[in-house]
Amino acid sequence: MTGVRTFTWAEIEQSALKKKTILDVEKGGPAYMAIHNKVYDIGAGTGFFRMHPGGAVAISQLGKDASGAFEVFHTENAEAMMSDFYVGDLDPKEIGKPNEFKKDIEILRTKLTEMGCFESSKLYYLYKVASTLSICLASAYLVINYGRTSTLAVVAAGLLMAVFFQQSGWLAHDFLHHQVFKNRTYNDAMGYMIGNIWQGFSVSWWKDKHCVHHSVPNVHGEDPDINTMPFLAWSEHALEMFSDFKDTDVARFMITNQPILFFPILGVARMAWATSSIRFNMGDKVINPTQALIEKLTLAVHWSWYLTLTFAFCTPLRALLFLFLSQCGCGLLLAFVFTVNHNGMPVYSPQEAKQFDFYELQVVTGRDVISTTFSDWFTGGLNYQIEHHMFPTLPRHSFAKVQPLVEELCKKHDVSFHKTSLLGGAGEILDRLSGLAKQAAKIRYAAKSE
Ligand code: HEM
Repeated sequence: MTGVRTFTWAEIEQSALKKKTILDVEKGGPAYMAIHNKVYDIGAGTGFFRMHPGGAVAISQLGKDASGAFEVFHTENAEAMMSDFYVGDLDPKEIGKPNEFKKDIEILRTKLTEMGCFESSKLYYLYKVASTLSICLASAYLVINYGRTSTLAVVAAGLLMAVFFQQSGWLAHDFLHHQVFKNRTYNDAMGYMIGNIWQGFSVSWWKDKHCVHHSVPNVHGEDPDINTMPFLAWSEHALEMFSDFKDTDVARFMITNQPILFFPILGVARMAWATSSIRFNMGDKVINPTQALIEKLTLAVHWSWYLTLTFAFCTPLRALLFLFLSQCGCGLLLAFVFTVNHNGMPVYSPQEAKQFDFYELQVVTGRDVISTTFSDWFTGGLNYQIEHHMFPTLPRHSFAKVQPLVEELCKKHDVSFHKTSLLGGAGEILDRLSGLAKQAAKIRYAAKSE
């Protein structure tokens, strides 16, 4: 074909250098990625980020083959818009052999569509919304009626509120991955109600962080979910910066004691995320002005109902007890599930991650937790973490049908598929933390040893 420019991987990779934020990309010339052997420029002057509903997450795929990430997040609607950013083809000499595992996953996707697995049961989600809300109402009932008279009732109310926040998190997650409605606006609207108003976590903040995690799970320096230094180290890569810490640095204390500090750290996670949600919306990260206003209003509604309930109906000490139990309890319940999903599994540098196709990376970095009535409910279906990463828009109630098919494909292609119990997962996490803590204790402050 004449007139079509061809690109080498070196050119594509080169265009991505030093582009970590929208600002870097918009002032830094072309920024390429390849999707199905075609090359797209989302760099300066293309206006990509003004139109992209997925926001900045596409930056995680710059300089790479973004085919897998594109497949899991998009509909035909997005394909129609791709021509606006198309600039040429991948040089035929640089096109590698098709990945057989990926090909089988694409066949599986078609099969699942035919089986109706992507069709959500509205009745199931109605039940989940109603049952989750009833936990909040039970908590509010106890606070309103016994907040001034019974400490035991306040303890029960605080724990119920923690569970309500956790379960709201899973439900908002389902809507915001567009598992429930075909119309994306309905999903987003439910996301604002459950995520912002019920739970106090911002939709835009969450999408920004969570979709990047999906694109580059357990890739050191790229996946925000393992960027927990200087509080917890999940890999030898994270320890690389350890020789910079002095004996007196808090970070040295935290990492060398991380197996003991792990659960207390989880306890503060909800407060950290709620604060990040507010800070994210104070800046200029949400480009669309209507969305920015909705974010602020809905977060304000959350804090208004929650603080009114706490302080209008409880004695001051019981109010503090309620706050403590609901905030720290939720932190533990939410963050424990997040850690079981991926932590203690292999972590790769960006260079090492290149050995894997997008779908392989999702499998080898994820951990499934064996399904029981309790684990399905407690983790909000995220115990099927591997299947969720392969097909983020798959409704929660389809996972049990899909898991054996994914497991079989992994076996066929010799891709390591890991499944264990909740306790087994916790044990693996603590093993990893304590192994790294021991390594950290041996690393000496570089300046001291000179
Ligand atoms: C030329 C390339 C791209 C175009 C034209 C494009 C366009 C779109 C469009 C139109 C949507 C709305 C949903 C839909 O209609 O399917 C969307 C959503 C999304 N895109 Fe992209 N996209 C591109 C590349 C990427 C890449 C490389 C990523 C990296 C992970 C990405 C991540 C997302 C995410 C996470 C969403 C979902 C956001 C949400 O619904 O909340 N996109 N994109």
